[in-house]
Amino acid sequence: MAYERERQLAIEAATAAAALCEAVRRDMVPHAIEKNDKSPVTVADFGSQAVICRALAEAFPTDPVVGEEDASDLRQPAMATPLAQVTQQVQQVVPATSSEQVLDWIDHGNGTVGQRYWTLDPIDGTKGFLRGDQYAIALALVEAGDIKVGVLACPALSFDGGTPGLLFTAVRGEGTTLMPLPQGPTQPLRVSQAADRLRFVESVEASHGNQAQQAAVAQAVGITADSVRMDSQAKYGAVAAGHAALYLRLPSPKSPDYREKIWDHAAGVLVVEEAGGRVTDMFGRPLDFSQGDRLVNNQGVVVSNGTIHETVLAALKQAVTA
Ligand SMILES: Nc1ncnc2c1ncn2[C@@H]1O[C@H](COP(=O)(O)O)[C@@H](OP(=O)(O)O)[C@H]1O
Ligand SMILES: [Mg+2]
Ligand SMILES: [Mg+2]
Ligand SMILES: [Mg+2]
Repeated sequence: MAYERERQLAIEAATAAAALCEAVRRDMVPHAIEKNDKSPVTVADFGSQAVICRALAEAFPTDPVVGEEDASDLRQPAMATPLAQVTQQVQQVVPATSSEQVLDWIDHGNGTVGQRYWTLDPIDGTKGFLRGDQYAIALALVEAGDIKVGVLACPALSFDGGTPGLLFTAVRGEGTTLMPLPQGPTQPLRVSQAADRLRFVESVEASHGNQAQQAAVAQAVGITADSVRMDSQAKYGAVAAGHAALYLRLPSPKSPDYREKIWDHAAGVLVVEEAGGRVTDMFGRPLDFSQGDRLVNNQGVVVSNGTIHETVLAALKQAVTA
C-alpha cells in the first residue's frame, strides 16, 4: 500500500493526541487562553501539537510541519502555569519530557509549505472543545499540492448512538476507512446517495460562515430539513460516512475576504474525496494547497456526496448573483 509508513505514523500520533485532549477535558476543565487574533487556544491544543510534532520529527525529520499553533506565547514568564500543565499532559504520553522539549516540539510545527509537507490542526474546533461539543485532530500529508494522506480523529463523535470516538483515515487512491478510537475494527466508508439522507451540516459558529445563504442554497437543492450544526472537520466525517449529503461554508458577511487555513481542510478533503464525495470552493474550483498556509486561490467551501455537487454549485451561483 502507498504511504504505509506515513499512514501508520499519522494514525498513532493522532490517536495519542486524541487521548491527551480527552484527558484534559475530563481532568481539568480547560479554559481559553487568548491568542493575538483574539481566538482561543488551550493546554490541549498545545499538548496535541507537541505530541504529533514529536512523532513526525522522529519519523520524518526532513518533512516540514505547518501547524496552527506556535510556542512564542507559552515561552513568556507569565505563562509558566499553562506551560507546566501542557508538560504534565505530554508526560502522560512521553514520560520524563521537559518543558523545553515541549516548546521545541510545538515550534517544530512552524514549517512552511513546500513540495512535500504535513499540515496539522492539533484541535480543530477549539470553541467546540471548550463548549463540550465536537472537535477534531486533523493531520494531512501534501505533495506537490496534492493531499496524499489524511487522518481525522474525532474523540466526541458518534453516529447512530454509538460510543463516542471515531478515527477517519484516507490515502489517495485507496479509499477512506473508519475505526473506533482508540482502536477496533476498521470499515471502509462511502458517501450516501440515499434521498432520505439529504441532510446538510454547517458550523456552530455563525461567524464562520453565512448561515442565511447556506440555508437558501440547501433549500434550492431540495434539502428541507434544518441543518445539523457541528464544530470542526467532524463535518467532513459526517459527509464521508453518509450522515449528511452536504457541508456548506460560505464566506461570512462579517469577513468577506477571509481565506481558509490549510489545516482546517486538508485532512477532511481527502477523507471525503476518497469516500466518493467531492470538495470545491464556492465557484467550483478545487482547493489549492500549494500556495502557503491559506487557501488564497479559493473562497468558501462546498463539500458533497458528489451526486448533488453540480446542482449545489448552480444554486450557489444564483444565490450569489441574486
Ligand atoms: N471568519 C472565519 N471564517 C471561516 N473560518 C474561520 C473564521 N474564523 C475562524 N475560522 C476557523 O474556523 C475553525 C473552526 O471551524 P468550525 O466553525 O467548522 O468549527 C477554526 O479552527 P480552530 O478551532 O482550529 O482555530 C478557525 O481556523
Ligand atoms: Mg484556532
Ligand atoms: Mg481549525
Ligand atoms: Mg485549531
